[in-house]
Amino acid sequence: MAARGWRPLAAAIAAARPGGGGPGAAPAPAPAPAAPTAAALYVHWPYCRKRCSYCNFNKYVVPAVDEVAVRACLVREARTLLRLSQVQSVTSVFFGGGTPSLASPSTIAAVLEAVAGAAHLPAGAEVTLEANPSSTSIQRLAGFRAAGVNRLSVGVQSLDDAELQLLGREHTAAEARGAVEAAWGLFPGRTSLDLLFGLPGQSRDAWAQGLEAALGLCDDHISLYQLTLEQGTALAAQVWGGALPMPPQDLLADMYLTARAMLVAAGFRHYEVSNFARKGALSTHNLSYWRAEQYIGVGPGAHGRFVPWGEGGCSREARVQTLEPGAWMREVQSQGHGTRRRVVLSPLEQLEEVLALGLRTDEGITHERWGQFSPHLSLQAAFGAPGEARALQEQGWLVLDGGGLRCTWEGLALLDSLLPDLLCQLQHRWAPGAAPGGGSGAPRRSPTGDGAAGPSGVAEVVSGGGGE
Ligand SMILES: C[S@@+](CC[C@H](N)C(=O)[O-])C[C@H]1O[C@@H](n2cnc3c(N)ncnc32)[C@H](O)[C@@H]1O
Ligand SMILES: C[S@@+](CC[C@H](N)C(=O)[O-])C[C@H]1O[C@@H](n2cnc3c(N)ncnc32)[C@H](O)[C@@H]1O
Ligand code: SF4
Repeated sequence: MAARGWRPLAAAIAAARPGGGGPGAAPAPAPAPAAPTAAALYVHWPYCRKRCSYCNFNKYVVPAVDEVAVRACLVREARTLLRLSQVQSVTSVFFGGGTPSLASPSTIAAVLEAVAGAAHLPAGAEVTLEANPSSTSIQRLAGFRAAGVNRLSVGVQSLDDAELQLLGREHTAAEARGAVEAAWGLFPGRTSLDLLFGLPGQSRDAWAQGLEAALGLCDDHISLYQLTLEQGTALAAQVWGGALPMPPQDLLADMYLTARAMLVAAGFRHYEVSNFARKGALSTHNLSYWRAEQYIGVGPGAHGRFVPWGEGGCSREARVQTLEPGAWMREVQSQGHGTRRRVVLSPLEQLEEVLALGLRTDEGITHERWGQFSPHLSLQAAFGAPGEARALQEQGWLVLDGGGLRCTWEGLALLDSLLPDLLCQLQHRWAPGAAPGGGSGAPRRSPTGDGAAGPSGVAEVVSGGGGE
């Protein structure tokens, strides 16, 4: 199953769209926009000390970071985007990267103060910071806690030194253990571990032993990501050049199913394809993505989804900030924000996101949430009549009932191969008679694969604009 890191949309959306065209095909009017209220807020710290062999996230290794200037730009952009969105309450904040644990606690504090000054930031709101084991001294972590961070996501990746070396990580297994223990002491019940599986040459037993070791350390949240080979990375070059073997698909599926069985036996809830939580320690920030709530993206390359009420907008937009930190800073300094791309999402595109993201969770999509995005076509009308979705229900992979639409336990492991059919059916119900084809073809029933993708082919309306 797709167990990759964060991505705005599943590839299946683009793959399954007949003729590539949602925009213009939808006959129904856009749903009436709701009043501006709440949003999650993501902050991207784009710098790392070293480039890991597998990573193609938006990160930069530079000799020196002008932290005073970056801080000022993050603060300014957060204020601008909060004003443009007219968001009154920020439900969670997530500092991701890159390596945000390399930022000073004073930078984190300054951003949080700016957010709290521009909107209501409730006292108990989840504030996560991603930390690499090589920048997690107790002193630093205590500084982050004093700044307002109350959840730590530690990038452990592996507890095997040879694997860590292959991944090009800066830390050893012993350092990762030390980092988790330090995190545990300061963020009890709110420390999460990221682990990678499906590494070149990794056996099922080696993976299971690594996970067992991680469980001994783990607090109440764990994320498992299947390693994706990314174009332009050193690891992909080695594998594609024949120097390293990747595990076959059936072994990857076995690793995933083994891991979830171990975690569930240890008392974890499998609440999202890649995420497991105990004692209710679900990540509210990440849940807001999967529930298709509003979120604001601050910092180089950050993504957002919100209605820009403050600029007179009344439709949900997908936004991406300028990737390169130097260019982003110049834009923030001159116009208050570095938004590079703004796309108004059509009603169908919004529903595709609701479907593809919502089905990643064990709660699925409630009738109420669907209705907020689709007042005219109910879940029942879209997926209850004979068709692909009904067939998936009969096969035991999908449930549509009084609660809404969700995957069964078996279906969650197969989501990537179910989605193309569901998206295709949604498109046909939305616009009966729209051009057929372009869908998934024969469904793949593989419990591995990758749902990662960039934003789908949505219509670009304008770049930049909306400054201070
Ligand atoms: C892969 S997820 C890991 C989450 C972690 N397992 C947890 O439970 O908190 C986090 C990464 O996704 C990316 N990310 C998350 N939200 C983003 C957004 N709004 N815009 C851009 N990147 C984002 C960032 O690279 C971030 O480091
Ligand atoms: C972009 S990193 C940022 C956090 C931090 N710098 C770190 O490395 O731990 C967020 C998570 O994305 C996941 N990730 C990055 N590249 C990946 C890849 N090629 N395949 C699968 N997961 C990946 C890793 O598990 C990592 O913990
Ligand atoms: S530390 Fe994290 S963001 Fe930086 S290169 Fe490694 S995986 Fe990518």
